[in-house]
Formats: sequence, structure tokens, C-alpha cells
Amino acid sequence: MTDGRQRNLLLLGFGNVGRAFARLVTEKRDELAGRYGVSFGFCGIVDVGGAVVDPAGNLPVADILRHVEAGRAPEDFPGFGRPGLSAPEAVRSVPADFLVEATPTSLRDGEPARTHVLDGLRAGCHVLSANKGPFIWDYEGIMEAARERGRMVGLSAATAAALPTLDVAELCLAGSRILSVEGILNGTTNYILTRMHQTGCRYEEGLREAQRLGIAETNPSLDVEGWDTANKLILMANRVFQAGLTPRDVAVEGITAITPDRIGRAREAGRVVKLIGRIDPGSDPVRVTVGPEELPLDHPLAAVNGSEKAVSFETDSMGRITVSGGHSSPVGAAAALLKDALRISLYHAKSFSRSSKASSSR
Ligand SMILES: NC(=O)C1=CN([C@@H]2O[C@H](COP(=O)(O)OP(=O)(O)OC[C@H]3O[C@@H](n4cnc5c(N)ncnc54)[C@H](OP(=O)(O)O)[C@@H]3O)[C@@H](O)[C@H]2O)C=CC1
Ligand SMILES: N[C@@H](CC=O)C(=O)O
Repeated sequence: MTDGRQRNLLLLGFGNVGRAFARLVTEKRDELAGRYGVSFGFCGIVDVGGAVVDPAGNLPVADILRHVEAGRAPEDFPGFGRPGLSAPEAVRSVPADFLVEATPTSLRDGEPARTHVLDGLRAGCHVLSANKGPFIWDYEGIMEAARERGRMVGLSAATAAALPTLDVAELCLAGSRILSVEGILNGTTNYILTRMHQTGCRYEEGLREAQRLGIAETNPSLDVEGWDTANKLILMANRVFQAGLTPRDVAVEGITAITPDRIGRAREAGRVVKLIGRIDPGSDPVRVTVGPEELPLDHPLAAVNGSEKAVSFETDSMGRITVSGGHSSPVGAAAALLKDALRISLYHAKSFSRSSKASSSR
């Protein structure tokens, strides 16, 4: 049961994922209201140059998307544009039910998104993040801030997005002991390796195609050097196994040294090269590794191709559970943000009574 009020979203980052999220929520607005009794509106959208703001949560998103897709900046949108309003200023001054973090992931220190997230929690927002940066560096600090204020943090979009990973580990495998996790968790590198395998092209060519699809990171070295995979595993290890890991604790090798020759030799031997991430929850401390591996063709991850991903859990009482699909895409990331927004709205409805002062009934 919800209280019938609209949930207002403050979106930070209006790139591939931010725009896909704004479009998805807007297109599904009536369907969501009908199916779940939950209605979402946008009270702010922020990028580097400024913002569009409507504290009542009724931003005309379809018009703003058309404006931006015509090559104009959101902050120049008539009536709602706020040139120069920064993300920290928006978080402090625009009341919202949800802060949605979709700015680029920083491997260096998670900033400025870490500050956005902490300030959002302090302002009473639930947080939905596609950005991994804050959580690889300060997972426990952020969760502590959320617990203190009774707020929730949705990380589906940051942990392989359309491919369910945390949901499987936390819900579907509840009561089982997870003995190991392995997966293909980065669509960009899987796309590149698949193209190299199929056409013999070099990795740079596959990367350009992945960038055209909008799935590569803003800084694509995060993908090809293995860090995007590692970051997803760090988040999973911290949430599911309370591992307390940061990027300093993991061993990471990417695919930049993989040549068409190496792919060809693997193919001739009946094997396929994949970028595999692993969590060993039984080691102390929990061990996370990422690196290219040659898999035999009957391995459960060998047939995961293109921008699709997969995660495989070995458990004590449910055997091996492998989930595959959920290809990387901005829409998939948007759908994962929406999934968390719905879940929090439905299962934590009482938490909105204090934070939705600015929300309007519809
Ligand atoms: N692309 C994908 O398929 C997926 C991406 N993700 C994650 O989602 C996040 C966004 O990715 P994506 O949309 O592809 O990236 P983009 O580079 O397409 O978009 C990033 C957006 O953030 C804005 N931005 C950058 N810095 C700031 C800031 N300090 N304050 C406000 N806005 C800022 C940029 O503005 P400007 O354009 O003006 O620079 C741009 O609008 C990343 O953290 C990524 O890891 C997660 C799942 C899938
Ligand atoms: N760059 C990532 C997308 C976000 O997580 C990928 O290629 O999977």
C-alpha cells in the first residue's frame, strides 16, 4: 500500500543512462500508476552546466528530452532552466523522495558522487545509483548514513543493471550458503571479445562499436582494464558478504593485451576467451579477482555473447544457479533504477511520510 502521493525524483547526470531513465519513467507513468498505484515525477534534472527544476515534481520531461536531443542544454529549457545550479546545490535545495545518481563513475575516489549520495541521504532522500564510485570507496559509511536516517539505497543499476545479481544472491538464494560467484559482468568487454572472436577485429574496433551503443563507461578504460567488472564485484561482495572491500583489495587484469592472434589460437583449441570476475567468499579476507580466461565451449559462461552478461553462484544447498542475459544498455540500467524505485516505494511506503512534503497528489 502507498499513500497515493507522487514520488519525486531528483536526477543527477543526463547522459545515456539519465536520459533513458527519464524517458522510461515518463513513458511508463500511467502503466505504473495502474499496476502498482505508484506515480513518479521529476523535480530536478542536473548535468554539468546546470539544471531544470520544478519543486512540485511536474517537470515536462518529454519536452526536455526533445530539447536536449536537439543539441541544447537542459539548463536553457524555458521556464524551468537553472543555469549554473550544481548537483550539490540541487541536492541541498530541491526536496525529493529519491536521489538518482547517474553521473560518471570515478575510480579515483568516488567523488563528487559520494558527496551527492551522502548529502541526499542527509536531506531525507532514498538513493538509487547507477554510479559505482561512491560505493566502492565508502560502502559502509554510506550505508551507516542511510540506516541512521531510515533511508534505502538501491544498487541494482550499479551491479550489472538488467542482469539481476544482488536480487538473486539476497532473495533467491536466501538460506543457502554461497560458496563462489563467477560472472561476465561487463557488456562492453564481452561485446568486444565476441566481435574479436567472430570477425578477428582488434579490440579498439569493438570498443568503438560499444561506445556507439552507449554502454561503455564515460572513461572506457574502466571497461577494458577490468575495473567496471571489479567494481560490480566489490559492491556485491560488500553487500552480500559484508566484505568491506575497496579497489585497493582486488586483483584486476583487463583485455587490453588480448590480440586477435590469442583469440584465434583459443578458437582453434575449441575454447573462447572471456573476461571473468570471481568472488571467493570463503577466503579471509573475501577475495575478488578479474581477468581474461579461456573457457571450454561447454562452460556455462562460454555461450554468453555480445553485450549480454551472466552470473553463476555455487551454493551449498541449491547447487549451481546461473543467470544470463540482461545485456548492458542505458535502457537496462534505467529499468534497474526503476525496479529499485518501485520496490522501495511499495515495501517501504511508510518511509515517505516525512520526506515527501513537496510531493503533489495527482
Ligand atoms: N551506460 C550504461 O549502459 C551504464 C552506465 N552505468 C553507470 O551510469 C553512470 C552514467 O553513465 P552514462 O549515462 O553512460 O554516462 P554519460 O557520460 O553518458 O553521462 C554522464 C552524465 O553525467 C553528467 N555529469 C558529469 N559530471 C557531473 C556532475 N559533477 N554533476 C552533474 N552531472 C554531471 C554529464 O554531463 P555532461 O554531458 O554535461 O558532461 C552527463 O550528462 C556511470 O556511473 C556508469 O558507470 C551503469 C549501468 C549501465
Ligand atoms: N560499461 C558497463 C555498463 C555499466 O555498468 C558495461 O559495459 O557493462
